Amino acid sequence: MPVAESRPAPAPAVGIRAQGLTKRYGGIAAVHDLSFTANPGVVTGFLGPNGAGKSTAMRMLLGLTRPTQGTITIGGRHITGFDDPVRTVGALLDARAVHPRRTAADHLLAFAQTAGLGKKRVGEVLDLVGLTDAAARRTGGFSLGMHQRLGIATALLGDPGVLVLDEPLNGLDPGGIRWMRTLMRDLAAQGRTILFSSHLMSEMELTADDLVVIGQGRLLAESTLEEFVQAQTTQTVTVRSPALDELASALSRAGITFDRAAGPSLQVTGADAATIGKIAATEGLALGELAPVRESLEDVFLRLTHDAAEHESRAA
Ligand SMILES: Nc1ncnc2c1ncn2[C@@H]1O[C@H](COP(=O)(O)OP(=O)(O)OP(=O)(O)O)[C@@H](O)[C@H]1O
Repeated sequence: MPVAESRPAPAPAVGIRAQGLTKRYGGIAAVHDLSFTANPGVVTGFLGPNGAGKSTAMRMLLGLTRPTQGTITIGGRHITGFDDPVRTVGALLDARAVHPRRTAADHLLAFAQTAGLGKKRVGEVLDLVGLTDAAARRTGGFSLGMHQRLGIATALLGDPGVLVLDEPLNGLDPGGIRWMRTLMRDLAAQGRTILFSSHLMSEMELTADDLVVIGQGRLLAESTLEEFVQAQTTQTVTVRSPALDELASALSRAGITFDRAAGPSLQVTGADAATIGKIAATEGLALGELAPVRESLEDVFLRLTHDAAEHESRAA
């Protein structure tokens, strides 16, 4: 029988929406008045420093923690409003939270039976995550990377339309990271909603389409990754020229700001590459390099969260 025939029908594409979401533990707000959306068909990266409130928000989405205020819904409905939550949302929260004496196959089978899914699906998801050869092994001997793969297999059992993955790249080797990135992108391309958190900025940059950035439980930014980096970055262009003094004078005459600290180049912040090129051409000056500098997501993220923390401590 073809693989597709034994699968449950995929859930319709639905997004995640948080509105005024707040969770207080005693006097501390782990999440404070947080609103964001994660849309179907794209990978949404959930970014924030340690203790920002990402896991708490994900747990509220999954109905494991009750919000103090506000809502977090899937297609407009709370998780408890679905007859078949396993086919609605799949989650990876703590990959090591499996019984160490159970085999991978038995772990999945127990989960599948509780959810009313057939045995065949267990073989399919083991195959999908590359654990077929380890199916009969006890999970107590698994590496963190294998636990992550098993966690993903569990999340995919019900073929859900929404996947919520907390640090899915933890413990994966470079090959595993690439595999996970491709899997998340493929699942999104099928119209699913993917919300994942990661501390690995370079990976976030390669994997996410959209970003939700939080700090101290509050929303700091929500946009596409491209817009986030562009909006938070001061445009800088590196310029080299055999006639650097003349070029510096020409830029100064045009009222363009630059920094000459870094040796034989200028770091121009007052104009884009096209404008600088035009000035050099008009002056008849040769250019050795004319390169816009793009900040990495890591640079932008660290500055934004640092600024937010400074602001908080000043306000306190
Ligand atoms: N059950 C709880 N009781 C008390 N405080 C909690 C509880 N769960 C979380 N917190 C606090 O809420 C804040 C947010 O924690 P959370 O785990 O959601 O952050 P996070 O962004 O997922 O961090 P990390 O990246 O380190 O996992 C932290 O200050 C944490 O100590």
